[in-house]
Amino acid sequence: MTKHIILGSVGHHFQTENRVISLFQGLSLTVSSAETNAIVGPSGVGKSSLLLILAGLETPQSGNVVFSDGGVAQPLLALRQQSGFIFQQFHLLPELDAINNIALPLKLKGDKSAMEKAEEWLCKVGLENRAKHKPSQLSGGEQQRIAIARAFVTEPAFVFADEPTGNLDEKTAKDIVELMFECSDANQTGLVVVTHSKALSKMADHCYELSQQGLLGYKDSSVKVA
Ligand SMILES: Nc1ncnc2c1ncn2[C@@H]1O[C@H](COP(=O)(O)OP(=O)(O)OP(=O)(O)O)[C@@H](O)[C@H]1O
Repeated sequence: MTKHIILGSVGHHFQTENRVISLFQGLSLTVSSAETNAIVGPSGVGKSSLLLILAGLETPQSGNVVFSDGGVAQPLLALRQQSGFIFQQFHLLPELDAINNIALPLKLKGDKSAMEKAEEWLCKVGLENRAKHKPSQLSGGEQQRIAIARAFVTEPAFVFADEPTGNLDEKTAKDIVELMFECSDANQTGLVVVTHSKALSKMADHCYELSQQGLLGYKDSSVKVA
């Protein structure tokens, strides 16, 4: 069943000691677990904050966030339990080897087949011979492959990626992007990627540009400009 995250007229700002940082107002957006989405825009405009709001990890100051499963609203906790994450800095646990980094989210859910599933994913990302290697023994691209496997191993409804190629050279970045989109397609997982990469944004079903004027969807018309 297709799942949706629906942002309705969302506004967000940060209050620091001496100033208010306004990010967006009246932003509406729907993303589907059957599609891939890219969010682009200048540095500091609020893309990562928007990603956290979409993932139900940050509460906006105004508007509403709904997670819908087949048209029925679910608690945001359910969204968090069905989400995977990929970060620019990989964020693997340094003391765990590759296979245990992948298995971790399954073990935390009490999955008895965690190691078998992790092994399958290690193969899917092409690192079957690196199971016992710790992150420090892997290149940036290899670490990101492990992070992709860790994000998808739980078969989540959505994977959220924040600048997943920001720390990689051009060739490695291209391979990582292709792998991420292949995994999303093969597992029917919705993908939401924040990126500065034009090549990556072109691969997504929908691309949204966040600016101080609001959010502009430029591959479809489902987005309202704030
Ligand atoms: N917890 C916070 N407290 C105060 N200000 C914050 C907080 N998180 C983010 N900001 C500020 O909000 C603004 C938007 O940050 P955000 O990381 O969402 O932007 P971004 O578009 O993802 O930027 P970049 O492309 O550089 O990663 C920035 O000015 C940032 O300093």
